[in-house]
Amino acid sequence: MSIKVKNLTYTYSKNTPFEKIALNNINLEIKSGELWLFVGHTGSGKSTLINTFNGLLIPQQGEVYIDEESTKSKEIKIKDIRRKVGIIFQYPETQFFLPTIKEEILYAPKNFNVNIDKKEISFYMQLLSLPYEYLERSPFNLSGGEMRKVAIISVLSYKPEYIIFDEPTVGLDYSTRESVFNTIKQLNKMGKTIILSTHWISEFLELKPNVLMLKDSKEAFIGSFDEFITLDYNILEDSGIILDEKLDLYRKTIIHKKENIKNKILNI
Ligand SMILES: Nc1ncnc2c1ncn2[C@@H]1O[C@H](COP(=O)(O)OP(=O)(O)OP(=O)(O)O)[C@@H](O)[C@H]1O
Repeated sequence: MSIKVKNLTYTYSKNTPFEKIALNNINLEIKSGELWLFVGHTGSGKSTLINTFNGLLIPQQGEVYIDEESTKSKEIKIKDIRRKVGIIFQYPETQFFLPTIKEEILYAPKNFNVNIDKKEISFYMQLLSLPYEYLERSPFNLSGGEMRKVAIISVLSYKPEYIIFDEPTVGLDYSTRESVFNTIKQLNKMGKTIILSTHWISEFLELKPNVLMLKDSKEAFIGSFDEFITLDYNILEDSGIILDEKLDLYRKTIIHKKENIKNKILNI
């Protein structure tokens, strides 16, 4: 089970004066159970790539395979891809349209024919620290952070195999951000495949995620977290990540360890 990207190129407004290559020959494989961080400056192509994973965008060149089936295949139903690949878009709360939180949460499972029981809803609400009593409330009368949490639950509720978070913490305060990141970590520990586009990567170093860095629509780096974090400072700056104290200390420790090993080898 995997998402495979082969020689993917995506161009907006192709053959018009506004033509823009947003992805240029991307290759990638995301295996079941993995955690991936997508980093890169604004406009580098992260959202475009994410939107090809559930058939929202179909590549003009190259392929995206979801569990070995190309999103271009005539046999594949877009609804089946959407069921498998759940995306939490930026500002997902703008898509609310039902009168109660309960109805918002149950809408997608009904649409995709997925069963969800009270216990599971309660589990997700607890995970995101939302009181169960909120279910009967209107989603429009919540704080911005609470709305974001409801929007996240309304994707988790249909149990997609792959869960993609496209900058899920934009505009949130520190404590809501922590709550969202803890939920993401918990879901990955439970075996869920997670792809997360974010600038806040220090939160995830314990989980040893994989990192894809995009720059000017191209892959600038693909590899392990430790390889990524030991790249030169100017490359890290180019990736748009927030290099906080914790992350910088971790970086220095890894570099120090690598140098020690090199010295030991030289002394043999
Ligand atoms: N609908 C569109 N039509 C034309 N160009 C677009 C469209 N959407 C995105 N682009 C352009 O494609 C490039 C990649 O955009 P994309 O949104 O994928 O980047 P991003 O890395 O996700 O940025 P951000 O972090 O700001 O969301 C940018 O130059 C952007 O202006």
